[in-house]
Amino acid sequence: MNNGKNLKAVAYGEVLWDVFANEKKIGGAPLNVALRMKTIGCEVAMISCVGNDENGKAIIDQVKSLGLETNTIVTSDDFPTGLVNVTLNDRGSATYEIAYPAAWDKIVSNDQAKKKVVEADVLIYGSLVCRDEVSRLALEELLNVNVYKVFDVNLRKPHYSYEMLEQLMNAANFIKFNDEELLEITAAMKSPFKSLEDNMNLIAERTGVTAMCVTRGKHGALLMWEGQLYENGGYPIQVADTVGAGDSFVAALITSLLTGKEPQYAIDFACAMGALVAEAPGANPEISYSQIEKLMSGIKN
Ligand SMILES: OC[C@H]1O[C@](O)(CO)[C@@H](O)[C@@H]1O
Repeated sequence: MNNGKNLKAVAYGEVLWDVFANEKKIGGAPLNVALRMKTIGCEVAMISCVGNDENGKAIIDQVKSLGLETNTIVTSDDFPTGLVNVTLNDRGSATYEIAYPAAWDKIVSNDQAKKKVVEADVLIYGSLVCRDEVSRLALEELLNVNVYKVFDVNLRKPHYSYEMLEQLMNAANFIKFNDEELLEITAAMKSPFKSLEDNMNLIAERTGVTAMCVTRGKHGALLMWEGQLYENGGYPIQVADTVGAGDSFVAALITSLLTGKEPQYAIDFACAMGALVAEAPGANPEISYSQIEKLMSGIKN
């Protein structure tokens, strides 16, 4: 797949092991976004921190072998590599128990990381990494760089506050929510509105960010882009688990939009990517371009 046309991306935040009932898989929302952008043809660097332990070495090895730049993933002697217990319900919907403190809570920005962001076309960050002041302050510094910024909301209870979310939204050029996240955040803003569209407009008014998308599970997604609203109604699939589906969705969407694809194509492509990830176990299954095309054109396997 080469939709990315060498778009240069940097993802900032958690890298960790998702521990499922019978296996563990690499994860962390920003890492999942980064890995998917890489498979779509972008040049991607990850800024994070792992522990000086077997789990940390295994993450670096795997991430490197998948083609990401790992020079900006530093190693901590004081904190362990991140671990998350993932529990799936009978519909494949995940709950996360996220160990604290982890090495990725203690990311310190350095010159190398800053240089990467300065040279990048896009910086992707989420909210979970801001649960600890150390990683939050390092992100704040990087958000001062003049680069296109994508905030992938990713609410993971109890690791966020509305005050923090507001700051992260205000700093962004583009925001990605799922429907529950949008309604939770706008309820906290005392929104009088019920529909996703009205609440997207409210976010735009309050934050000044006019580019955003909202995923709706099996009902696809909405995209607000350059003053217009685009919609995809979802693709019929059997969910294995929803872990990382939103992360791959945002990777596909942002790559398409920033390389000049039509917004309708971008949201269709992203919904197909998200659906295919939900259909396979874990956050980072291999997805081919022909699988996406088939789904987009309604051809059954
Ligand atoms: O980042 C927090 C959690 O969210 C996920 O990225 C899924 O979106 C998991 O891989 C990770 O454990």
